Amino acid sequence: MQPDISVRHLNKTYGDGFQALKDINLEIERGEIFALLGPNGAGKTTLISIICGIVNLTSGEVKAAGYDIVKDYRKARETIGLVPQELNTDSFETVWDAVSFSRGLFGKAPNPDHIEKTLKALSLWDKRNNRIMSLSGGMKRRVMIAKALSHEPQILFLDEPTAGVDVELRRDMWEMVRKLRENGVTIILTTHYIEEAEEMADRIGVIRQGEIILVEDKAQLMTKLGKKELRLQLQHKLEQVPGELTLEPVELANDGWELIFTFDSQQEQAGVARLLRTLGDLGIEYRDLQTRESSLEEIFVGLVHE
Ligand SMILES: Nc1ncnc2c1ncn2[C@@H]1O[C@H](COP(=O)(O)OP(=O)(O)OP(=O)(O)O)[C@@H](O)[C@H]1O
Repeated sequence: MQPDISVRHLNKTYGDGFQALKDINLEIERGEIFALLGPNGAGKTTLISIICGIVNLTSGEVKAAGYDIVKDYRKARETIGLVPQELNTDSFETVWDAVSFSRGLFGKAPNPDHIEKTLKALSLWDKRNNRIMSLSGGMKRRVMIAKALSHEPQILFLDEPTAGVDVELRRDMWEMVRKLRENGVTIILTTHYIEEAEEMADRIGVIRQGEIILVEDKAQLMTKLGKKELRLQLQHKLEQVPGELTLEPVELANDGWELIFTFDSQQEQAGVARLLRTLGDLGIEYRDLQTRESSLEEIFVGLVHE
């Protein structure tokens, strides 16, 4: 099956000569949740805006649901729903009218059943006759999503979907995104909340200074780049790491009362067994031990600051 999004050798240089994207290559499959991560100014919004036809590309080729976004602009655009970062909804219109109007913009025939279903899924049904300007920030964000879904897009872009929303709404939105995916919608999100990517994404792409530096299955990324840590609380304080352990990735902490062993998640557990055996041989006893895995956040910070 062809990918839902295909980006080949994409470059973008803005009018002032700034090169925001450098030879981007990316394929996103139907029905996946893809999280695009990167520090401020990395080029996330530029990339999304190009795929959505809001910003012109300089060179390269982009297809959405098989349609070239330049040669077949209208068809490509019809397959995409975009929830932008900014809430531009200060509107006298009612929720119902705004969402129905958005559908009309894509030349689709009215479909009150679809609008009703969308508003209900986003808990906006009770507010359908309210003016948008009278809604809370979180509700306005839901309206933005309803508008983006009004024309039944195959692909949904969420640019910082949960910026500034409370924990409850964030959870609701995650739930909703999962349901959309179950219905076969392809979802691309950018986020500064790494926790969000960790929770939701099937695959993760990291962009830094206009270049994609990594695209990886989330679970594999966590194993490949993640570190595990074993902490042992000792019965007796150590003055220094015993000579037998100096070649191991071991350090003392907590004034000699704690031994920390760090190892790659993908390494088999042999290192831990060896360490514990050596401790036994040396008569070093411990009261307690814990293991911990690095979070996606730690991996991400390591990647973008390399
Ligand atoms: N219209 C423009 N003209 C010139 N440079 C621009 C323009 N729009 C964006 N840029 C520059 O391109 C780079 C990428 O910006 P972009 O908004 O795509 O980043 P981002 O990854 O979305 O950042 P953020 O996380 O802050 O939203 C930045 O250095 C930005 O200053």
